[in-house]
Amino acid sequence: MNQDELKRQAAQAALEYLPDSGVLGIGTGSTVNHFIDFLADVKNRFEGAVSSSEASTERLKAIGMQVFDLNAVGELEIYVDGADESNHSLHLIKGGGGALTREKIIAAASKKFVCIADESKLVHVMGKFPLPVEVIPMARSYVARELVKLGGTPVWRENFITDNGNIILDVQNLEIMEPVKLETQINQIAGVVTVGIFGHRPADVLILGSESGPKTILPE
Ligand SMILES: O=C[C@H](O)[C@H](O)[C@H](O)COP(=O)(O)O
Repeated sequence: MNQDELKRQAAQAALEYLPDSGVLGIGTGSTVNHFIDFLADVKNRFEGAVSSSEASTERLKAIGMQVFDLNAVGELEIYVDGADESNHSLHLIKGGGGALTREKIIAAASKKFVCIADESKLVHVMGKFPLPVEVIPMARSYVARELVKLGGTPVWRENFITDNGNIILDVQNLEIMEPVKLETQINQIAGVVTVGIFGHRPADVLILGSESGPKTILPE
């Protein structure tokens, strides 16, 4: 199976975590796109969804789901989203598609975060995938210098603007031994909107597509 087929397998396996009704939190990316395709068959059970990106909103509307503003709904029962890397504590790196800020907000506002990915995303130490950091445009150079002090090599994701009108620095060469601590440190840099480490709010369940079928991983 290729990587996309494994993503699709994980997306399908996540259907069993869905509640009977209510509003769903929906993330962003190629794995979530498969999940939205599967949602089309069961969408009538739900009032609608809250979406973490303009791209997912468009797809949800295309299958006929209503998309709500997060401010209009209470705490969400479930949030389903992909990841760029996960460690065994289900701390994640997210933001490869640039949607990290809205993703972090919806994950925080949800009771259960079900993460879906292909099995290559599970690692012992995160950091091989460059860490996305969303930054206010005028702070780009300052934040980059601060990230160098933390041991990383920030690279400006050129020609990319987030849904919130900001830029992304992708930080290479990090070996993230203490994800929660690094998340706090990067959050404290003036001009940082969001760092793509999901350490304070990890996933609750990780479903991995694999050659032998979907694997469910719970935090160690
Ligand atoms: O900003 C994008 C998100 O964090 C995605 O969930 C992440 O990049 C994984 O994407 P994909 O499902 O395409 O591998």
